[in-house]
Amino acid sequence: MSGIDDTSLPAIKDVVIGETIGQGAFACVKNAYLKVDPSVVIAVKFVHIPTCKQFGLTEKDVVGEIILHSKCCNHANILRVIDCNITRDHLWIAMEMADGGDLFDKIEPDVGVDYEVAQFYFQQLVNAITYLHLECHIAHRDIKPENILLDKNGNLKLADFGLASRFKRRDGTLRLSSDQRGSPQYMAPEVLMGVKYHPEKTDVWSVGVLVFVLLTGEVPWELPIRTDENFEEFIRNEGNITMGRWASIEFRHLNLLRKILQPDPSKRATIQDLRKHPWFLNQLSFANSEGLCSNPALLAKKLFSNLRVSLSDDEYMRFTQDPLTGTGQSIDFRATQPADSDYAGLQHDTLNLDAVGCTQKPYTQNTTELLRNDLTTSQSSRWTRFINTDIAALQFCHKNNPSFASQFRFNPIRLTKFYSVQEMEVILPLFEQALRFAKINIKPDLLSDFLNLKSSLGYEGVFPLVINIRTQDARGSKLNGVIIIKIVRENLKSISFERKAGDPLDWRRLFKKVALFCREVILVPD
Ligand SMILES: Nc1ncnc2c1ncn2[C@@H]1O[C@H](COP(=O)(O)OP(=O)(O)OP(=O)(O)O)[C@@H](O)[C@H]1O
Repeated sequence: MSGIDDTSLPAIKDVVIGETIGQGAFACVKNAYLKVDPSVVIAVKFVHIPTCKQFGLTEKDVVGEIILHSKCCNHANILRVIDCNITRDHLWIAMEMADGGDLFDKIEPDVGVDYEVAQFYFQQLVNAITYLHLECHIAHRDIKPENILLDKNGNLKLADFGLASRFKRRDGTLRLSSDQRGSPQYMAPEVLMGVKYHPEKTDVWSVGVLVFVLLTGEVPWELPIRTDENFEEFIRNEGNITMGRWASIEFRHLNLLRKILQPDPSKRATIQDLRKHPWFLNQLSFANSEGLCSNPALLAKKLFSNLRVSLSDDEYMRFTQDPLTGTGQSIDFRATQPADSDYAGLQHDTLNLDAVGCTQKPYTQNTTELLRNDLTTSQSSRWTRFINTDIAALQFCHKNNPSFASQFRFNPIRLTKFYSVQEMEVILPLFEQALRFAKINIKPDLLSDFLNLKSSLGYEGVFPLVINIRTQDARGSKLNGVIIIKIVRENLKSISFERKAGDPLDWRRLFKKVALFCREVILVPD
């Protein structure tokens, strides 16, 4: 969110606003609690209306989304809206807190999640959509991992009703849609055909794409049109495809995807059909009869077990040596040369001192205690023990790490993060090389910018530091975010990659590549 600082946010009666837990293009999200009962923690989203207007959205659009959302959130798998109000510059929305963070953050690119986890989220999503379609007569129209949050037990919470629409009138007649809004990779083919379509049927299609993403860690195609070669191949083979992106999907799972990813909406499975499919009916060991998680530790273990960042020599060689040219000058991250608009610049985070990622500490109750009491051990081993409690750090070495298993629980911690005890003079030039290698322009020089800031603000005063990233992914779509560097304690720094816009899988791919390039400065748990 641009152009505002925390001091301009409206006060909310009886609510104490806390730290930033997330940021979108038009809004920031803060945690908060009730004055009368501090144990009641909620999330408050502050939508900045002037920014929305700059992007062509009217106040009516913004308010309409919340009205619709609040009318259909009486379901365990839909994020609950508690209250909302509008001030001159902001719309604030108090919501239930999704303590488990974002689903997209937990999908390993090109690997996906454990198939039982995929099945669990499929079942919960089908339950949420059944309620939306059959009881509320509302189609969501933007189902994708970025719009799915998790609660503290790992249950799915469908969010973001910005494109939702009522598809049934009071008299029972159906209302068709004709606009082409949505996320191209998750859109049904009929949306792009310029014809009127049934929005509830497009939700079912998006569920199919989402299941594919959960199972494989990549999207099946960029656009569901015949000029997209992956989509064309899928259509040519009438869905009987076992090559390329489809190769890792087991036969029994393909059956479900074929029923859903049926280009002809009249032949596509309906939500009622999905409820009869074995994928929906199969009772999972970590779910109760209502489909809610009954064993969060087991679900978290399954979900986190696929997340890993390899810093091995093999991976490093694969990354730095282009097999085609042997020049070591190319990576597969993006297909195009940097555009003038792409850049990575460094700045002191003056507006947003508690920005997300900066405040995210390892998720443990007793780390401070641990540090205070442990003065006998060397500083570096204290730091390694400290980060041993953070699942984000453990993804670098979890195979042989016994404490990894004990950290399996849902929390909102960003998983695109690492720690370092190196000096900034060592970290920044490496970052610069890594970002250049990923074909992202650096403007201006990161280290000299840091040194200038340091001479005016002093070393301590420089942090949190933010490196803005504005680039494109392999398909030429925008990919924006920030790298936030913060001193956690003494010389221990957390370096967190926060996506603001673009494909979350590509954001994690970028994170992994920068991490690999900077592997010598990353502090890895014991
Ligand atoms: N109720 C909530 N509980 C916990 N975290 C939340 C909640 N709502 C949002 N967040 C966090 O805030 C981030 C930004 O939320 P927001 O709804 O503004 O994002 P977005 O949908 O990515 O933005 P955009 O509107 O630009 O698409 C989310 O990715 C999530 O991490």
